[in-house]
Amino acid sequence: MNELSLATPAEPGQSIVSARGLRKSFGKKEVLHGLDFDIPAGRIYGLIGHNGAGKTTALNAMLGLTNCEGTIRVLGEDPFAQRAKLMENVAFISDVASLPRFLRVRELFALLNNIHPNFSQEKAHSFLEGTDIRPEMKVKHLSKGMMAQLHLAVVMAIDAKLLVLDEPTLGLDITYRKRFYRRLLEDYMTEERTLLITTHQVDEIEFMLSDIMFIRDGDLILHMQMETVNDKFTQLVITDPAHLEAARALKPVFEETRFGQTVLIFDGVDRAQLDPLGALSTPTLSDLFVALMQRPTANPETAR
Ligand SMILES: Nc1ncnc2c1ncn2[C@@H]1O[C@H](COP(=O)(O)OP(=O)(O)OP(=O)(O)O)[C@@H](O)[C@H]1O
Repeated sequence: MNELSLATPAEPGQSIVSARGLRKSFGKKEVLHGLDFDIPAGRIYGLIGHNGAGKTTALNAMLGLTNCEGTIRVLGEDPFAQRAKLMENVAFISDVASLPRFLRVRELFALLNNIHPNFSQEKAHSFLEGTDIRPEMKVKHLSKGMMAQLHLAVVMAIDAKLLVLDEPTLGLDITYRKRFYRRLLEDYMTEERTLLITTHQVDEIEFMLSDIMFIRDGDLILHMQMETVNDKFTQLVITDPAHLEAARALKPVFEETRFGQTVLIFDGVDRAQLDPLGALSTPTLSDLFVALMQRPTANPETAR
């Protein structure tokens, strides 16, 4: 595989999240191997990786839920030491987070209004408009999809600078998932806010991302603005086998046969060189993910 550049450097002082040499071990097993990155304000980041790659651990480090080696700063603060203070400006949804089930929706909003300085009860109620959730309903009587909508209404009612979403749509049907992300984009995102999302349904969030980070086995292997991804990577589909050797000579980072056609992905190769060889396109994030994330030893049949 070609060496992949780590892009998106931020101006000092502008980063919402900044990590240097971020390491985490559980017992003898190191699961984050020294990550360096900056996340500027006003961007929507997708944190993408296989199961067990270290995404949740990295998010937990940002949220001050786990102590790590190296340095991590969120809004200029050490999240582990300043967690309570930071949570005024950081909101998150995770697949394991739960809302108090015994409360009515109205009671939940009133409670949050009392305990969170940046929560707006009025906003939360307004975000329920257009849903089937009524303020008198008990949380425990909501369906999974309604629970996700309630969760979203709660976090969108928090005036936060950083919103972290760890698999926020797990278990939801496609309609709810699409509505969830559309709502987030239309009703929440502003230039001052930063969004960080992990999901395995990469294709569903691709349209809204400004930047991606790929984590593989505890290493950050790609950190790039989507615009750069589109400029840098090209997918070539070859239908005429006579062009295969010429294409391989340009050193693709990935090759696969699909329905009798050869699909290759190139990193930083001029499109003019590739154009005569077949049909060109920009790879989708999921194609790029498959191309860059495979571990050669785990996929000997595709290792080159
Ligand atoms: N509390 C813990 N104790 C021991 N090992 C842990 C703990 N939390 C995570 N790990 C290990 O750290 C590694 C990274 O886990 P993490 O949850 O960060 O991955 P992930 O990328 O979020 O995966 P997934 O997509 O499956 O949620 C895994 O090998 C996991 O088993």
